[in-house]
Amino acid sequence: MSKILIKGLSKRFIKREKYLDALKDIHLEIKEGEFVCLLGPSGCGKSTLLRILSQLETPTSGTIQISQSQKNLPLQSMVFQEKGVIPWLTVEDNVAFGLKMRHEHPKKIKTITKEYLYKVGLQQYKHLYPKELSGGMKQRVSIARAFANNPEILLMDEPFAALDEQNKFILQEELLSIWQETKKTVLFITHSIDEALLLADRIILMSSQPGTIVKDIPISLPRPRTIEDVRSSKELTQIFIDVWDHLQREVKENREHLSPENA
Ligand SMILES: Nc1ncnc2c1ncn2[C@@H]1O[C@H](COP(=O)(O)OP(=O)(O)OP(=O)(O)O)[C@@H](O)[C@H]1O
Repeated sequence: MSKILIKGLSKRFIKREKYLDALKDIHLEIKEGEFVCLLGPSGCGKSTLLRILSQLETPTSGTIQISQSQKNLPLQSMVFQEKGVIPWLTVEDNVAFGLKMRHEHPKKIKTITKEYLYKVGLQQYKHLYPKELSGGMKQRVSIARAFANNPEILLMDEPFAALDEQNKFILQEELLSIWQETKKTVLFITHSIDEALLLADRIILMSSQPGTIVKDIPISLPRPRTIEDVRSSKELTQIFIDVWDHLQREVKENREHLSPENA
């Protein structure tokens, strides 16, 4: 069953009195419970696509459909690279935020908040404020809040990009473990091929501007996966090389296109 259905989606911005085609004719179907990573060169429209799905932006043409399983659930929750936590709320109140906004019963809010604080290992820090937390802890709060909100789909825009390698691995594993328990549909933007290989059921590879989908790559490595599994798989090594080649080519072509002779 398709959870997200995108048909013929294009987005045109007007930038300094010129048209900028950010996305062109995107067709994408994502099934219930799938973990899909969007990978593409900088500026290819990945964030724009997520912003359209989260209704922060409207498409110029085409349609999107997110199938609603329960009437009272939010359609989506977003997790950003940074600034995803509310600075004047404690860790606990940040996690509970979406549930409170929906006026859920206080007992239910308490139970769910406790459950997700536990899942991300922040129970003993629940009374702290974001300024007292490390970058990794802040991202844990964002992830806990997004899942606690129980949205139909989760949209993640490079949530681990600002973290050091070690923290990144730990959070990737935590995210996978929560996702495997909840089986939420996730659309996740990353610049890291390794991250996409570790997390995704499918990698959607995009071209440079205007962003189009050039490849839909299934990742069949069994779960649970570790970064060691990713590194030692011949099949994934080949996918890594193919994706890397594509990204290098796109960046090079884009640079030539933007060179002074072509300006
Ligand atoms: N509100 C806007 N007005 C005008 N142009 C915009 C707007 N939002 C995005 N753009 C342009 O659309 C293009 C796609 O931007 P977007 O942020 O979606 O790319 P991206 O693939 O997420 O980039 P990155 O990987 O660098 O984060 C860029 O050229 C950007 O400058």
